[in-house]
Amino acid sequence: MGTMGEVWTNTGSALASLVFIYTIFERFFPYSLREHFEPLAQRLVGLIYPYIQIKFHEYSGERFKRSDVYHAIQNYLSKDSSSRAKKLKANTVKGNKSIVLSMDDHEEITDEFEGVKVWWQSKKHQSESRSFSFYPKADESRFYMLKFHRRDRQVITERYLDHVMSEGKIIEVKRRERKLYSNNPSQNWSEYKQTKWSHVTFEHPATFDTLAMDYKKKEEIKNDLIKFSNSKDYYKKIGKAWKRGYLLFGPPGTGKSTMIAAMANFLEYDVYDLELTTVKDNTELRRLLIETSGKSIIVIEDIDCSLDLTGQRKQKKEEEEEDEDETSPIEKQMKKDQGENKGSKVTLSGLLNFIDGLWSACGGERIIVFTTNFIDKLDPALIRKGRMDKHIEMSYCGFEAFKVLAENYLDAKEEDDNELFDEIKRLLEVEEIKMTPADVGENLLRKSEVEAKETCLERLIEALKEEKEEAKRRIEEEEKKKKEEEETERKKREEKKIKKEENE
Ligand SMILES: Nc1ncnc2c1ncn2[C@@H]1O[C@H](COP(=O)(O)OP(=O)(O)OP(=O)(O)O)[C@@H](O)[C@H]1O
Ligand SMILES: [Mg+2]
Repeated sequence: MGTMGEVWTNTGSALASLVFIYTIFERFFPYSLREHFEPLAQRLVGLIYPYIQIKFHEYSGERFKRSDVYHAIQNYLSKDSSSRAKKLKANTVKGNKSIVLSMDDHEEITDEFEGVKVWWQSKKHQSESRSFSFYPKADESRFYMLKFHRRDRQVITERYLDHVMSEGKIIEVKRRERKLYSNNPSQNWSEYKQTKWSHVTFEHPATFDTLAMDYKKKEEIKNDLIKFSNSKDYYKKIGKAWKRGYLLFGPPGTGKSTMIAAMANFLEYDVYDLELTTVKDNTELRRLLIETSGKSIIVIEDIDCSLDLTGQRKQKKEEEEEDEDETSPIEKQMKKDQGENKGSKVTLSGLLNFIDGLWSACGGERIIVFTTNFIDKLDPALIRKGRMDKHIEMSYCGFEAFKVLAENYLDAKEEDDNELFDEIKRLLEVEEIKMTPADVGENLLRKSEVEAKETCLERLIEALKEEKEEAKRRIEEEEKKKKEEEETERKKREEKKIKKEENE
């Protein structure tokens, strides 16, 4: 005990002498000499204290903008600090779907990178100024302090900080609330605010697991998406803008829109639903594109109905066919839609420019998706490979797709309901009955909570059989109609011939 007491006494007197020397130094050393002495002193401290410190302030610059670097560090550290730091702080950051836990002021955690140990501290700096400020944060500024050994300087400055930034950004993207945007008509655009797109939170629950389609095809699309989202460097290397075009085509109710939602959920991208009919001209289209952010899917649904994109060529064709009767209700509807779109002057070349012009490269990775019910109606220039990189056909429900729906809707598996499944397989594969996944889903949906799954499956079998009868009837009717048309055509031709002969 005696020795301990001695140590304390010695330390105390050493400290007292240090303070005394410092006071003398302050008082009697001339200012000009002190200026020379201080760097020397710092170098001396550097010799004894081998650590380097870097500060990252929360607010930097003149405009009191929250620093992106600070934000990224906060996200990066929140991953570890929630499990290691003893005092935590809960923040709700705007646009985030969940609470972010970060370490509280004056907490310290350690991190390791390539075998190098670093210390992170969250600190608060209280300014002594008493002046009034509009910005409460100006007086109380927070910062992160990174401490590391000076022998690790190269690792930290060359690699670790980049690693923290990129990891932090990835965590932020994962945490953020995703959005579904739709474009506003241009008369509502304001010069000062960003009003070209309005948004709601994107909450579509569809995923690739719930999407009914061929397993192989599904995996292929998933792999394609993963490859795309990881290929930043590759796209840079080959000198292409980082974007990919998908064309989804197939009859209504086969899951085109559902597929887009599944893609967005899979990649955690935002969705921009572009309504072309409200876009006045090509310039507006470009301005809309510029305001989309990276990590997004830009969707143009029913591209064949949106605009008369085939332009001149189509008009000529129509003139040729002018005197032909248009009996198909779809064509009539399309004409009507196009008639309504006279106000929009977006042209095919404008849209092509939108997809792969110079502007399309700004702002990070993007996926462009077109959907259509009639692929033959689109201009080949619009859908050629390279522009629309991948064409995906969404077709009628096959047995594979049915199994996914049965499991999702009823928790029914092939092993449990062997006979019913066999019958459905026969109807879909042997009899080749065509039914959309939307209709299959509708039949499988439990009508009451207590309805047994067998009842639902039997209902589907009935519906499939009915569909078969219906299809047969449709074919017969079509044939009858065709014959009638041929007959009237023949009669017309004969009448013309007779008239001609009479005239002669
Ligand atoms: N392949 C599928 N997997 C799972 N559900 C599907 C599938 N296809 C359709 N559905 C269901 O049917 C409904 C309609 O599908 P969806 O809107 O995706 O069809 P669509 O192909 O976009 O049709 P449209 O051409 O009319 O826009 C959805 O609510 C979805 O639940
Ligand atoms: Mg759709």
